[in-house]
Amino acid sequence: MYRFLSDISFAPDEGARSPHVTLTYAQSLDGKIAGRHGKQLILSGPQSMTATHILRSKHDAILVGIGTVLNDDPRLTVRLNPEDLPQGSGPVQHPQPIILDSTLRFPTTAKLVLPTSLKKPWIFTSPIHDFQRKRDLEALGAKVYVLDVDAQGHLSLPDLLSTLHQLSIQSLMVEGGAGVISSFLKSGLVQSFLLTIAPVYVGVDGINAVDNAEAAPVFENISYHTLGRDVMMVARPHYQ
Ligand SMILES: NC(=O)C1=CN([C@@H]2O[C@H](COP(=O)(O)OP(=O)(O)OC[C@H]3O[C@@H](n4cnc5c(N)ncnc54)[C@H](OP(=O)(O)O)[C@@H]3O)[C@@H](O)[C@H]2O)C=CC1
Ligand SMILES: Nc1nc(O)c(N)c(N[C@@H]2O[C@H](COP(=O)(O)O)[C@@H](O)[C@H]2O)n1
Repeated sequence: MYRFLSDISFAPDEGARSPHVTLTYAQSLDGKIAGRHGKQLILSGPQSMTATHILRSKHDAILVGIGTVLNDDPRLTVRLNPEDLPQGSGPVQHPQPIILDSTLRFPTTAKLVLPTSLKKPWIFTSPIHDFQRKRDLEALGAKVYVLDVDAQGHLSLPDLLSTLHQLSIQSLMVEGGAGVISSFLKSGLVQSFLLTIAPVYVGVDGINAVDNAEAAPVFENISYHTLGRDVMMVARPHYQ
């Protein structure tokens, strides 16, 4: 069922000075990724959730925005049954968690910085951040990196990718949430797009995956894969 994931290369282009970027998330039929006020929803069924964890295992790093950390308190680890591990993949590799957080709102109580967390996060922030929070997070094992901000006041994604390249990250899986999905979709920096579509309606109060689609790409090399009750769309974004 998951063989199509092995056919995708998540390696960077030859000579590239940034990692391969994969954007992947789960949405409802009405394009929502969460419920009212951002309520976390398990949209993916068991099979597509397994596909998501296989994808996590195939990437060096996994990225979410601070909104997702504050809302979901995610672990961002790989959790797979042994029979679902890709053949010949060896022991599970957990991706390096990466967070975009321009002022350091990251809570010192988050699961990602618990003593038991498998890989402590790398948190990317702006020059204007909470310096005491930086010291507190570093004491818990997190690494904090400073990036410039772009014209919208967001952390610069090209600078992020070039820093990740210097840190030997070759593949980056971007999971969300809405703000981060929108930024990456418009950035022209995504090479692989894998969208889980769950057969449910969330309703108008839910959180849209994308704020506006004006600068969104068109898609090429599209395929659809049935995973239990869900469909996973796999495509390559093309920016005109
Ligand atoms: N269904 C799914 O697959 C998924 C659903 N979700 C859901 O998404 C929701 C969270 O979405 P949202 O609140 O938008 O939060 P995000 O996780 O997208 O974080 C957005 C925040 O990240 C910071 N940020 C820094 N740099 C950038 C940048 N370049 N582009 C975008 N953001 C940047 C900003 O905060 P600051 O200015 O403070 O830096 C921004 O407000 C939750 O409800 C969660 O459950 C999340 C992941 C997957
Ligand atoms: N693939 C997918 N399907 C859903 O239905 C989801 N709600 C998500 N959410 C993402 O997974 C994170 C939680 O990860 P952990 O289980 O804690 O490792 C959550 O924060 C979203 O990024 N994904």
